[in-house]
Amino acid sequence: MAVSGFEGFEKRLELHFFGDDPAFLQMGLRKLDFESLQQVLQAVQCTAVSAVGNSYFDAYVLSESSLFVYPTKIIIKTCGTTQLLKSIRPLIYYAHHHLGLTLCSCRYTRGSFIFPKAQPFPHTSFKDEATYLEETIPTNLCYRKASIMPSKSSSHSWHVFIANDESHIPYDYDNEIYTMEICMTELDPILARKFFRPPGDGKTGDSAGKEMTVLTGVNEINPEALICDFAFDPCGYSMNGIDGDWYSTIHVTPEDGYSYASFECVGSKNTDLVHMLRKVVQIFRPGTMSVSTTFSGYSNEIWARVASAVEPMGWKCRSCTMDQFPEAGSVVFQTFTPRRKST
Ligand SMILES: C[S@+](CC[C@H](N)C(=O)[O-])C[C@H]1O[C@@H](n2cnc3c(N)ncnc32)[C@H](O)[C@@H]1O
Repeated sequence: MAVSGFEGFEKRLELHFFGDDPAFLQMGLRKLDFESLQQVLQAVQCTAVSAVGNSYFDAYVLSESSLFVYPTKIIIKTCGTTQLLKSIRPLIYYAHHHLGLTLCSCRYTRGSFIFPKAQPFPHTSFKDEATYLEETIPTNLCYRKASIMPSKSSSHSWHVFIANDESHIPYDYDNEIYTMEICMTELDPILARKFFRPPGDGKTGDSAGKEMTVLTGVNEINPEALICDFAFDPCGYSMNGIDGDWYSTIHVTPEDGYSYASFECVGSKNTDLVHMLRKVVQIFRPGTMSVSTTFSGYSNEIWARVASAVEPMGWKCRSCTMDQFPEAGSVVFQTFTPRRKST
């Protein structure tokens, strides 16, 4: 393990807003001007490098991960030493003063940092993060819970903070929509090499990214998705896939010693979870993988679907934890390693 390197594990923030003016709600947060978004990203300490949109939402690749802007929902995911939680105050301010929108839900999640001592405040510990969140979000978000979901390995746990108001449940109970966040470490070194650029390739980040998407098979995960991709120099890769109102996103830190990749998507009971999970596992062949699923309702069937997708490929589920959050549904946290590897 390197003494210090790039922190691949992302912090993820999802904020939901509501408003009364239907004219504003149609485009909602998508009407925020780019200058305001840049101010938010400046507070976090990252920049936008690429963007794509459709009639449902806008997706940005950031220097450190991704940003998705829907009319009443914003998702920011950032890695490295970014200060993600510092985006909350400016976002609440711009949404309220420019668009008349009010925050009604906040969800913050992350894995366990590889280099926790390199993180700046408020990411210095989960206790600091939870305190910062408690002090930053408005009081109408009265249902609050912070939880650290453990695994068998002390180096992998899932940190969750969810807060909601009383009257705007942000999840679609009828359609059983879930968000799946997969974190992979110890990538197969041969596969990780594909996320390095040849020195002096003379390509732009966009064109090198396009090539990586095809070369690695990322484009086969969801062939329907419109992909916005970017290859960093000398290495590293990010992509956002957009398919109707659903996104998927991949970020890769391929450096030996602290290699990391993440895959995140939204799905429903009709999603081909088996194809998707198997493809992801084939592209990275990680030494350890965690799968965190957030869903409405309290059915715990999703963990069984995840396990049955990857177990036939030689993976063993080493731990499975479930937690429930008031007015917000449940989170399942599973960890897997190849069957041949002991914990
Ligand atoms: C931004 S990407 C993907 C981020 C993603 N969250 C992850 O860690 O997997 C990170 C990778 O790009 C590399 N990289 C190269 N130039 C970079 C830059 N200007 N900003 C951020 N990462 C850069 C890092 O060394 C790392 O391998």
